[in-house]
Amino acid sequence: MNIVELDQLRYRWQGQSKDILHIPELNIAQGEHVFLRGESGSGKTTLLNLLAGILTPSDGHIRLLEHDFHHASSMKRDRFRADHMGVIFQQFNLLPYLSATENVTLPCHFSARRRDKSGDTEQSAIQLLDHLQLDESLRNSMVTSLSVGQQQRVAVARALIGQPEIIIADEPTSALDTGTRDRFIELLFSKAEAQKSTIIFVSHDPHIAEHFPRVIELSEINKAL
Ligand SMILES: Nc1ncnc2c1ncn2[C@@H]1O[C@H](COP(=O)(O)OP(=O)(O)OP(=O)(O)O)[C@@H](O)[C@H]1O
Repeated sequence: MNIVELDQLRYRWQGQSKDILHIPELNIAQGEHVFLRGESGSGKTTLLNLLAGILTPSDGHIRLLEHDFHHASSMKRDRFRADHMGVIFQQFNLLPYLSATENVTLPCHFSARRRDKSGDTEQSAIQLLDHLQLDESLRNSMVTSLSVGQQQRVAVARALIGQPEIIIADEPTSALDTGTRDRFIELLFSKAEAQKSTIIFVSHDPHIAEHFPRVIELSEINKAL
């Protein structure tokens, strides 16, 4: 099954005279690990935001899990994202006044589906943080007291909880040293494989691309430029 299908997708920022994206076709199958590469300013984050339903296409279709979002309301898109997507942004977007574990369980408060799939949400959060090698003593720490690498593990555990079908990651490794970065990718892959999640990963780092079975060059699929 295709998890993502784009058909004649176009996106133009308001006030601009031309499209930043025109992707005639793109299919991503369930369980694929895809690395999206492209020059700075080429539209990678814009594409991720379209996939996440944060932006809506100027034209064309986005189908996710065989749902068409052509006329979907922002509420429906938000609901879909909460139920089916784990998103890791560059700045992690963790809530500073919550502990590591509380940040991880957050998606389960917004999605009954993910709550049901995770079972005991706190146990599930602890298990994920353990697998991502966050020291036990840090589970109840406020995320502001964690290092960038530790915050990143929290962000990844939060994206994975409740087994969402799609994981979207935008430059999540930019603040990491090489060893931590490679371990991070291994952990992300092994967890995503265990729960059959599809990964769509954006980075500038060419070393990370080597870990991915499928690399998409945005300039090759984007006919807008
Ligand atoms: N909110 C916005 N309003 C108008 N134009 C925008 C907005 N956000 C991004 N753009 C423009 O869209 C283009 C693509 O930006 P985008 O952030 O998607 O690129 P990117 O490939 O992710 O870049 P980078 O690798 O530097 O993060 C850029 O020319 C940018 O100026």
